[in-house]
Amino acid sequence: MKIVIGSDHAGFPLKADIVRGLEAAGHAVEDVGSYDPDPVDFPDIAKLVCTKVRDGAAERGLLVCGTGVGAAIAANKIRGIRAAVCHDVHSAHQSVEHDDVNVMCIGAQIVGPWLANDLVSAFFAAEFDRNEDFVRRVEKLARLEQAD
Ligand SMILES: O=C(CO)[C@H](O)[C@H](O)[C@H](O)COP(=O)(O)O
Repeated sequence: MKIVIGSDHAGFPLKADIVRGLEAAGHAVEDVGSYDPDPVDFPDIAKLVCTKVRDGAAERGLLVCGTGVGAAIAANKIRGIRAAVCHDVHSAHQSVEHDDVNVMCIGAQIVGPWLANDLVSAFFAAEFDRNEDFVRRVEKLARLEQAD
């Protein structure tokens, strides 16, 4: 799968482990930064990752910040993005199967590299289940973007 990944300074050390695991599994990974541990604001990185997913340059995205929370807030403000913080393996695959999540966010201050790689494997192996209930709910999510 074509994957885009980004992190802020807090997620930077874990990102290297994740990229190694994804590439070893045969994925094509584009890293949009950050490229060093200097402080960077997570909304800027979230925008880079999510616009690539939204525009079809990548199939799914992965964001790593300290907790995953700020990255998910930022990502969900971008049209077409359904982002979720996933720190357990069940949520990592069910978020795709039921909710068609296209950007997973994880917190480098919350999970270690072994769990992170399990989360990532579960997320990228999962496929959306086109069950009519799930399709209808995802369509309603898209309509929420038009509201207000
Ligand atoms: O977790 C985060 C946002 O939800 C960020 O990655 C930061 O870790 C957090 O905002 C703390 O910022 P700091 O500049 O690393 O102290």
